[in-house]
Amino acid sequence: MTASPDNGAAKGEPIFGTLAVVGIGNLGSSVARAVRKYGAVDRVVVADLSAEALARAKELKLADAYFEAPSKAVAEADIVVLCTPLGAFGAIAKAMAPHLKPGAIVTDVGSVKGAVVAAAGPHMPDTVAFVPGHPIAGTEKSGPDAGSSDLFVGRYWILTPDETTDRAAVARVTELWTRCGAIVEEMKAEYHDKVLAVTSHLPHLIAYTIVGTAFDLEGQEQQDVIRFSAGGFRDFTRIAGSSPIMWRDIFLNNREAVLEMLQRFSEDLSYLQRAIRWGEGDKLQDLFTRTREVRRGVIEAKQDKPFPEGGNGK
Ligand SMILES: NC(=O)C1=CN([C@@H]2O[C@H](COP(=O)(O)OP(=O)(O)OC[C@H]3O[C@@H](n4cnc5c(N)ncnc54)[C@H](O)[C@@H]3O)[C@@H](O)[C@H]2O)C=CC1
Ligand SMILES: O=C(O)C(=O)Cc1ccc(O)cc1
Repeated sequence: MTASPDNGAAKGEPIFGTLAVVGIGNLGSSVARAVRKYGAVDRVVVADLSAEALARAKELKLADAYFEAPSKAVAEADIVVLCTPLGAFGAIAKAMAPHLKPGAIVTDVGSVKGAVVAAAGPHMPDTVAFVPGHPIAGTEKSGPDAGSSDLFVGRYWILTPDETTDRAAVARVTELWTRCGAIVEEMKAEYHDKVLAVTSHLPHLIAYTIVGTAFDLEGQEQQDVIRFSAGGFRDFTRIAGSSPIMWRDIFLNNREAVLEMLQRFSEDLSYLQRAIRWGEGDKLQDLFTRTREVRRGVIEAKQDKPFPEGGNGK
């Protein structure tokens, strides 16, 4: 079964009164669309510092109220979802902290978790629960038009509470994202950042590098790379078309884990480089046979857990 945009919006009692989205881009608008479609909240309010994003969100009727300042939006919220690039989290948490309602929950969708806890955590008042999170779902696109109400259907949504996190708040956030179709799992922030460094961050770095290398070719060669781009290179250009700001922030905020995986990767690349240089076909074939098995495993896992077309589900 593949989820379609109008599959039965499974409703139940709303889980929260007012939900505030801070940052109404791809992920923020997906959250706004999903919680409405699945009847998970009574009301959605949004904040975004971009007048253009706010105007577009209004045209798309994504929310019930629109604000430039996060402090205004969060004042009425029972749950706040931070959906901006990671670099803004600390300043937003600081600015909104005095305006949060006692008993409110703050969560996020940021692609790195350790740095988010470090940047936002210290600003959270004692009367508020902070539950860091990350949906493993998205696309290379940005802005309010890019979102989808079914982005999270059949996809993992990782929460990284620590021993100080209010368990009742974790349970309510779990219920919220489960209602939107996600499969919620918990893990330690450090472990999340290591796993995502290899499954998401390193692949993006490789794509940015390959497309950059092609772009640096001279004249006719560069034009032909674009003209004849097929298969592998074309797939890399999709990933390398992802938001420059978002990905700058991911690499700056997951520095240690990415550098560790990059070190391993460059050793493995040197091994392949030597095998090609010395004509060691058996080494190449052995590796490619093992990686084909990995691909089969990924496809089987995908069949267990259907997800919508597009993004990293491809
Ligand atoms: N795009 C993706 O596939 C995925 C992204 N994420 C995470 O989601 C977050 C958002 O990513 P996207 O939605 O793709 O980005 P986006 O670029 O589509 O949207 C970000 C929005 O945040 C707004 N913004 C920036 N700074 C702000 C500030 N200080 N105050 C208020 N609004 C501000 C921007 O104006 C923009 O509307 C990032 O932290 C990213 O790591 C997580 C999973 C998937
Ligand atoms: O578009 C793709 O292939 C992605 O990988 C989307 C994506 C980007 C960042 C995340 O933290 C999660 C998913």
